[in-house]
Amino acid sequence: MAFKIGLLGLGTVGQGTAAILLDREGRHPLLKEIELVRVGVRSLSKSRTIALPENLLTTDLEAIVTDPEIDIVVELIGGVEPARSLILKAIDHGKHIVTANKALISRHGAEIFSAANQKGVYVLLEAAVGGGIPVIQPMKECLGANRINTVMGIVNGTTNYILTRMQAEAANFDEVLQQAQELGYAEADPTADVDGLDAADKIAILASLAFGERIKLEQVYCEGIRGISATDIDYADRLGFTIKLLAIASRSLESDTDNISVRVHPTLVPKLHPLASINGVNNAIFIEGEPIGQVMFFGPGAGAGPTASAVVSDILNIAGIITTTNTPHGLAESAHPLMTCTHQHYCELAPIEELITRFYARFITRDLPGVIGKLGTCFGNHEVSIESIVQIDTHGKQAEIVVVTHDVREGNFRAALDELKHMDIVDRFPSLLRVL
Ligand SMILES: NC(=O)c1ccc[n+]([C@@H]2O[C@H](COP(=O)([O-])OP(=O)(O)OC[C@H]3O[C@@H](n4cnc5c(N)ncnc54)[C@H](OP(=O)(O)O)[C@@H]3O)[C@@H](O)[C@H]2O)c1
Ligand SMILES: N[C@@H](CCO)C(=O)O
Ligand code: NA
Repeated sequence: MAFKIGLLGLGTVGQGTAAILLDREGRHPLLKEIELVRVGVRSLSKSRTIALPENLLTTDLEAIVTDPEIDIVVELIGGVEPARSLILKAIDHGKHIVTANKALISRHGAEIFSAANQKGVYVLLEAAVGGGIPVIQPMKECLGANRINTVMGIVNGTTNYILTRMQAEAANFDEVLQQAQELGYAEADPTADVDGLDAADKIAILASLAFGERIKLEQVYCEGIRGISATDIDYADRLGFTIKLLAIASRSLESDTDNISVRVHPTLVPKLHPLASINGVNNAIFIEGEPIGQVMFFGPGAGAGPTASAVVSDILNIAGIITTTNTPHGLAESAHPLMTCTHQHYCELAPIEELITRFYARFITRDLPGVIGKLGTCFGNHEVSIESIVQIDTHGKQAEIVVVTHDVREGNFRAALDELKHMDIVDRFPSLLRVL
């Protein structure tokens, strides 16, 4: 065997990866050159769905990342520590890295890639975004000729599953979340998925690839789906939209300096847009570039098999390059320029107030003559142009009014809302959502 793999983690994705590496028949012939030699876990006694050859399992992960025999370390334990320290140590020992860890790369990518570049090793992460969907390598290689203006997508399967069920069954968030947890789609602590943090990690990685600059995760605007109600899903549907949690990175080339915006929030997507029809746990990433125009990558964004498919393709890519460049296994002397990360600078992201977008807002007001006129005047005073305004329902002495704006500056829209908050005709505005 030519290439020796040390696997860190034998959970969902680790077991899927081991299953492919131990069952090579009918797959790419290069897999026959790849051998799984060590697997690091926390507990030796835990029952696994996969039967490994004897003596592969260990709890000594340090021994794996420093083992001189191992060429590629595959990190599938997740989280920041000890994953970060183990990866840095593996790089220091000349190992190439394959990881699915978006939380780690979005926070410590600069440190990890700098160490890898210095050492001349590869760090590949196809599984970190979109699970099994090929998107990272295609962005680096197949779309390399393009100026990319927008990358946006549905990059979190759990929230897409919840929104799809809410849409299909007119159900509320809390009941669907509970069912998603019972079915094992949503984690016991669903915060990272439901509050958009997982999607923020992923869009930070995609934005960095699209625009060739490093992204400060703390500048990524992030809003989750806890506030989405069955009422808004119903109104959105009547107005021709589907509500999706979108992760969006866009660059405006019109201003003198690049204006880059990276954000995650629930969005009203027109039903005819390709992202509107992505349902259940599936993911899709939609890219606009010049000259290609629009492309979309679609498929399973999570799960043992799909995610392992991406992990093993990264292992094959590294093995393929090392085979053809004829360098000693641990150290590529001249790194393949389409497989490395050479970003040096952090870009400043535009604050959310500067975003130009359409809005959907639902107001509960007093049911009196002239209310719609007053809303319209207040918006007009703040240069917010209204596309449609409808009174959909009345409850006793209160009216429910839904407004959809044209493209407006978010700061102006919020200033109008601040003013409306203090008017006695407006009781409250339970929902405020952006429209694609
Ligand atoms: N699950 C998915 O569908 C999916 C999709 C895309 C990306 N990812 C990413 O893939 C990575 C792995 O996810 P997963 O779902 O496979 O996680 P998981 O099922 O929780 O598995 C984690 C594995 O890591 C081991 N581990 C954790 N901490 C350890 C430590 N301190 N020392 C030794 N071993 C440790 C665990 O050992 P024990 O088994 O002994 O407890 C377990 O085998 C994460 O970065 C995740 O974000 C997952
Ligand atoms: N929790 C993630 C797993 C894949 O990264 C999701 O629901 O999409
Ligand atoms: Na992927």
